[in-house]
Amino acid sequence: MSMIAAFYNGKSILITGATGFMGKVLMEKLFRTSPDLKVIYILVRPKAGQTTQQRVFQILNSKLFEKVKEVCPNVHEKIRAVYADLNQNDFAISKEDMQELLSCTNVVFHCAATVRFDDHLRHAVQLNVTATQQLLLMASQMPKLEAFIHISTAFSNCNLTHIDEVIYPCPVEPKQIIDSMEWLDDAIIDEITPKLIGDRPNTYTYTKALGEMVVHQESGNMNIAIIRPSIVGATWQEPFPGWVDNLNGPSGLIIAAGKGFLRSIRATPMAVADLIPVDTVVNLTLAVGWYTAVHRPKSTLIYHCTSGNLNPCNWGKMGFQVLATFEKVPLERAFRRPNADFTTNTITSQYWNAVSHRAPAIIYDFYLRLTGRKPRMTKVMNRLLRNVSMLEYFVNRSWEWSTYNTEMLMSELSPEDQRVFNFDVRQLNWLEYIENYVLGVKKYLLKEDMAGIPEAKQHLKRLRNIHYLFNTALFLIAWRLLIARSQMARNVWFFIVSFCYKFLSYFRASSTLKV
Ligand SMILES: CCCCCCCCCCCCCCCCCCCCCC(=O)SCCNC(=O)CCNC(=O)[C@H](O)C(C)(C)COP(=O)(O)OP(=O)(O)OC[C@H]1O[C@@H](n2cnc3c(N)ncnc32)[C@H](O)[C@@H]1OP(=O)(O)O
Ligand SMILES: NC(=O)C1=CN([C@@H]2O[C@H](COP(=O)(O)OP(=O)(O)OC[C@H]3O[C@@H](n4cnc5c(N)ncnc54)[C@H](OP(=O)(O)O)[C@@H]3O)[C@@H](O)[C@H]2O)C=CC1
Repeated sequence: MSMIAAFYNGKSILITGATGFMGKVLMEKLFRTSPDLKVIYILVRPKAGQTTQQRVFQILNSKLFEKVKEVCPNVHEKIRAVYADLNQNDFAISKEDMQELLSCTNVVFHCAATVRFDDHLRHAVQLNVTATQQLLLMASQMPKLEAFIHISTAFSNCNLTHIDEVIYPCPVEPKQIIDSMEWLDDAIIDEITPKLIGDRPNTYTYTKALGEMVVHQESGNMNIAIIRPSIVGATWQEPFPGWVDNLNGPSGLIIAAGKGFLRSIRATPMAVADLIPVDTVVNLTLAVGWYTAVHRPKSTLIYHCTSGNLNPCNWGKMGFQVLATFEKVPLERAFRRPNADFTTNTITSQYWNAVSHRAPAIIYDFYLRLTGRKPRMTKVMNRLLRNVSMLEYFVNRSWEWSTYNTEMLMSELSPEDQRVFNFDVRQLNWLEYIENYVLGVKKYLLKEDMAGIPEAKQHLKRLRNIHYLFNTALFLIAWRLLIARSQMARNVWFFIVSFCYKFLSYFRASSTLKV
């Protein structure tokens, strides 16, 4: 039997961020491989009109958990949703719940975070730094704690090009930042944010780096490990390929490309696309939890969960495969035919933004107005282009992450564990993975029916015809305007017309002779 799976049986596990993308896959795998675990406590807040219980019910009844229900039919009894808001003092957890968490928890997985790149520094610090500090304080009062696993990001030090599995200190201590957020007003925070984040692109990467420092400083005598995944994508194999349920990372752009909204991007085709499937991250996380608890390394180990140095893929290859998949399996009701132009030049990129993105949106809004409907495409397009510009930093650079600890861990696993908790990204076939990713986006994220593919293909044919018709009309109008104004254009026009006339006359004459 798998040693890792056996380790989690009988354990009480606390997960933050369990309602998120990674948290759900982590829970699913735990229940599936260790159905005899004692309980999983999850810290959940009510959201979008749903109570914490309703949210858990929805997760357990989703497609992702179908296999779990076969292996662990009493999964509902083994999950304990604890009302908590990580933005509040003591997470607003009730005294009784807190008592239970402190006295029972064996392993903590800290996944919760704000992953928005444009979050206000105050909010990003609260969630990614202060909440981490508070959770560590809680963990230090857990007598049965065996391991605390913190999920960070491989991009916490994206200001460097070569990144080792070590903590890189930030110039200002996290404690000072936490304190200053309490008394500085928003206007001053806005002013100092660019100075604080320095050469990092956003508040997300900066606060995740601060979060790592906090973990390092507050680790005390706990067994702690940090995992740094790169760009987390849809599942590779488990529980089934291509599962994804949010728009973060490439998923949003894949939809924008498939729907024909986004046809060109400022990206370096040869830059490494350091994607990592979410099930690979989860397998590594569970293996690290086991290793940290059982082998108790002397210091906090950091594990890079990246693909670039072991099995690199680049953005060009990814874009090509995304388009190839959309040829076979298009999305429904596309705005335009999908296309993927990568350009590294800012001026070219602005040109394509104007011609290929903004102009069609304006024309479509004009059409909506004419037909008595509310124009909306320009607004959608502006928002999309703003969002894309925030991701550009990551698609125009390559990073090198060392993976000594991750490789060491792989060699420590038994063959059975290497199979059940596979995080060897060298076995990943990118073309197959990307194809499944695109299909997953269509099925699980957009909830489109595969039966609609013929209609979607028909729709793309209509769009192609409209495109040809539109281009021909545009050319004729431009030409007509030109010959009305320029003698040279008129001469060229007469030359072409008389040439065509002579050509046709010659053919008519020769066919008459043959008869
Ligand atoms: C020619 C083209 C060809 C293409 C070809 C094919 C592709 C190949 C190329 C691929 C290149 C890939 C590059 C990836 C680089 C990633 C690097 C990551 C590195 C770091 C990794 C990490 O370590 S970090 C985790 C990742 N972190 C994010 O990746 C957050 C980003 N993102 C935000 O920072 C905010 O998103 C941002 C953007 C501010 C917008 O902000 P925004 O305000 O404009 O828009 P919102 O997000 O609020 O939402 C707008 C509407 O989407 C709804 N919605 C929002 N999120 C939702 C969710 N999760 N699930 C369901 N629905 C969601 C929402 O409900 C709104 O709906 P409604 O309008 O109806 O209310
Ligand atoms: N996705 C990616 O590409 C990458 C992610 N990571 C890291 O992995 C971890 C998980 O990311 P991912 O699953 O993608 O992120 P998601 O945004 O999908 O999930 C974030 C989780 O945090 C919870 N959360 C946020 N704010 C609060 C709050 N105030 N109180 C309680 N819970 C809260 C969310 O709960 P709710 O559902 O209520 O909003 C959600 O469960 C993060 O630490 C992230 O930094 C690292 C590298 C890449």
